[in-house]
Amino acid sequence: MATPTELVEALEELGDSKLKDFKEMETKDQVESLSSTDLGPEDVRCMPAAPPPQPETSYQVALQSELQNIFRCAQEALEKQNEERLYDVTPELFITERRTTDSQQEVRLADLESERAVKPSDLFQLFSSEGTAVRTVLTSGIAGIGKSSLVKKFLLDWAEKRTNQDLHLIFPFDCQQMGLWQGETFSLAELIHTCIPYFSASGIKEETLNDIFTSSQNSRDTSEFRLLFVFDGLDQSRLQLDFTGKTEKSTDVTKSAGVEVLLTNLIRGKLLPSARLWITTRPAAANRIPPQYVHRVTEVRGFTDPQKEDYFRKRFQDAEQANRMVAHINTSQGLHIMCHIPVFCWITAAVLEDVLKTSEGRELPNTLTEMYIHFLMVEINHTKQKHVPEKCIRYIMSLAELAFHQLLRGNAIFTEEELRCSGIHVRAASKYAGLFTKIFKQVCGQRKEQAQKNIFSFTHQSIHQFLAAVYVTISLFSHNRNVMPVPRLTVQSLFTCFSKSNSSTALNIQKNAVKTALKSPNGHLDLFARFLLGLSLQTNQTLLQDLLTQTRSSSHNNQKAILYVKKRIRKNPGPEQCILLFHCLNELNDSSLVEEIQRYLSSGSLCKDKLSPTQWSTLLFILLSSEKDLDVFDLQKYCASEEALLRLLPVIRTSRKLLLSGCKLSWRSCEALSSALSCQSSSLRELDMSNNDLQDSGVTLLSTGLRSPHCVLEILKLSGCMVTEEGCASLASALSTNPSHMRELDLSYNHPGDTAADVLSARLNDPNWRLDTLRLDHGGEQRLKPGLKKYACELQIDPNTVSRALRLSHNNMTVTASDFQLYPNHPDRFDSWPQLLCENELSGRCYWEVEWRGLVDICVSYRGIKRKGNSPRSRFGGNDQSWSLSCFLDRYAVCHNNQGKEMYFPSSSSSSSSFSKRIAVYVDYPAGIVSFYRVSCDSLIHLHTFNTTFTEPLYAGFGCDSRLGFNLMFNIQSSVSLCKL
Ligand SMILES: Nc1ncnc2c1ncn2[C@@H]1O[C@H](COP(=O)(O)OP(=O)(O)OP(=O)(O)O)[C@@H](O)[C@H]1O
Repeated sequence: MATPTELVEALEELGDSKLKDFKEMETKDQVESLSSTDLGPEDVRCMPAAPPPQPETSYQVALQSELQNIFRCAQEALEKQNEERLYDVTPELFITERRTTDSQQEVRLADLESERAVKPSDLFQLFSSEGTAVRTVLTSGIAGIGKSSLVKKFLLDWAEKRTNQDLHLIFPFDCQQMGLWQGETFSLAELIHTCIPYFSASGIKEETLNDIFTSSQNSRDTSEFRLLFVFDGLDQSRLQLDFTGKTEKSTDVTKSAGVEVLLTNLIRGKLLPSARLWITTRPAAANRIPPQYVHRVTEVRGFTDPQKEDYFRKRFQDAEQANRMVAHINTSQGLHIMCHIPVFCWITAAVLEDVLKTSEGRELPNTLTEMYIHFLMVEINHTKQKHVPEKCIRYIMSLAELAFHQLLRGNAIFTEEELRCSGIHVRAASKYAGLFTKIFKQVCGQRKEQAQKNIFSFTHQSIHQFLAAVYVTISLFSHNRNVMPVPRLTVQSLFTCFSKSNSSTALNIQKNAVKTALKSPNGHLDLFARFLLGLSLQTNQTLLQDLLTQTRSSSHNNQKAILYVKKRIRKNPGPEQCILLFHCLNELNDSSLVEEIQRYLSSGSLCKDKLSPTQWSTLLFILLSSEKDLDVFDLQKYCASEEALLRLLPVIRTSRKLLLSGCKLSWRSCEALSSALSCQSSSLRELDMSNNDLQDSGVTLLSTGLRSPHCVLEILKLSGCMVTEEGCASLASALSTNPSHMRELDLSYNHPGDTAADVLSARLNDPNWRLDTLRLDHGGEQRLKPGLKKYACELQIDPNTVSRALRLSHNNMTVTASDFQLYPNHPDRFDSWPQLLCENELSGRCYWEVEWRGLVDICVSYRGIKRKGNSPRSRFGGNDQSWSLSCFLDRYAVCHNNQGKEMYFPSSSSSSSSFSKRIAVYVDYPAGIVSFYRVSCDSLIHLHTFNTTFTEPLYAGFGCDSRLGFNLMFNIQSSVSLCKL
């Protein structure tokens, strides 16, 4: 069975003989007569009214017939070998529209909403939201996700007249090949003939192309010549694209220029402004094109679950074998997730075919490294059956060495000469078709005046990088040789060079590989680093037994590698780098991977670096493939936002308990959760959405899911969600349709009204309902205020507690640091620390805001806090009875039991004029929560949350620094004022 790559290779190889035949075809006369009309650009300009040399469809017909012919021959050849073409499974393509708005949060949600699947054929058909035509489409996608295959499918559909027939000519460039011509000059037509040989084969000469281009450039009618230039794999070319405008700006399309200049001018619209452009790239190189030249961004997301299945069913015609494959993949979450990437489907198919043949009970590979080792061993075993085993191993080693040296040079394609230097002979190479395939035969490297070169490449870059990592591992462990270049001459590197210990060298090699991959601008060493770390595991080395004569890995060393990767994550690099590091941890089988991802997401890094949809989906992929039990999913541990919830939905779908309290969720989340609740495989038993302003609209949406017979939810918490009678009615109605699961419903801190409360309460005694706990307490109209203000409480200062160094004013609403005050003695009074407590016992949920100046403490405390003496233990936060926030300028510090944490918000993020001097405090006594926020323009910026268990009644308290030195130095009298809400 051939992969699409093999199909295309066969197609390309077959191409040459067929091209000759095709020249005899009828179309040729037509085309030749077209191209003989030699009109130079000047001529065209002089004859504005003259029609184009020939109807453009003739060129289209010629090119399409040529392509059809090539594809047909290739297909016939594959059918003879009982192969089937796989392009029928097309990876999903999502489209995202660019939007600009001031609010970052809005951008994220807008991004989510505008994402929709789009057929490849519709890429240019659709118009952007602004109503402007789409000229340049940028399609990004991770390695092996199917970008090139998509391009080929697009071309095939066009050639076979299925789609996009409005396009007259398509010029598909492979950026990797284009890179071969770096530094040379071409006219655009010449470049097309050099890089896309079937153009000349279809009889469309360079002169003809020049005429078409000149005509297209001069014509105002953009529909006259609809041309599409495809640049596939921008990340894989080393072409230096300079968009600063300093490069040559020539608009004469027939003039020669460097490849880079031609490409840049095409993208900038200086050449052929009406031509369409489709650029594909891995995400890391997407920013090589400035956004102003990109009109639509699309992303290849890989196979959906049904497409995965489809892939295996097409790959294995024997239905029973295909069923067993699919069943096996579904038993391993890691494998199942991995297979959304087509190239891994291909590898998995090869591995599983073998695994299932030999023994049912063998453990399935879970990580990428394991999968590639299995793949390599399958290939070696196959070839060993036909050839001398030693030769086969030697051959693999030569390939691995070649892979390594070429990777170091950044080369993904190489010449026959380079193969020979590595001891590989082309004829021998064809025996190992799975590992090494000739793909560029007589395709590129052929410029008119030059001799033809054969160019080679590994079937996929992932195999190239895997073999390179295998070479490094074997050199070190079997031959005691460090082949990695020493990055910089340091004492450490010298030590490494002369070190007798393999393990310390191995660790340094791994560190260097990770460091170099992190620095690589287009991510071309990412997989290499991942494989190298994966190959350091003893279990993986054992699998490689045929190649690796000794395994010397130590778990101690692996732990060091894990620590190193974690250290790099803690440095908070950009999201792309962080994702690579997570992948590395996964390859090292580190069990704390999920916690690391949570730490990263909750650390606020997201505010700094917004994750792109691709990065989100990669993170999701890592989370799911970690095989960690995600039964309880607490969104607060990741990132308390609606975007995070929506992006992580696939993880959530596998959970039994969802904790989503206080995550700023809206009806959007309710809609998504409703569909999760009603899906057949729903396993969700507990859902806590408290403290989100869902309102009746959100609850009504959620009710749709609750109504579903598939919904098995047992506990639903909607406390403090602004629900009124209407929302409660829809809940009651939904539950009456599906009453046998829900046993606990929390609607406290809402405003259900008497009728709805009565209806629901009556269900507690209904034998058809399972409901046994219903909370409707703390209701009222004030609970319909958005955010935490629904819990607002009015605090009164307790005058008996006020220190003599504090003065009360404004009806006891303000406290200011002052000179000695003549308050009477009282056992409750703080005698040394300038502090006070309020009278109100904080029960349930409470919220208040204060204005502050100077240096103040804002706290909650038990009444038993010591009032006398100047020991630090009596100060708020200095003991285990109080939890405090100290504020001074743009610095904050939280403290409990004398353990503190400082926070700093530099003035740049809050300019001094708009700098918030307001603090909000939220207490949920039963839940043991105290949260402090900065209030800025009516929104809350979270500072810190204490999570504890309160054992005594709690009271609010304040302290103001009254030291003379402080007042003199800053000329401010510290004060705290209670705000009316
Ligand atoms: N639609 C498809 N049907 C079947 N197999 C596919 C399909 N798309 C991709 N593949 C498999 O995945 C491999 C990699 O696909 P492709 O080269 O298109 O990925 P890519 O996104 O261009 O990767 P890279 O960025 O690494 O170049 C193919 O060689 C093929 O084996």
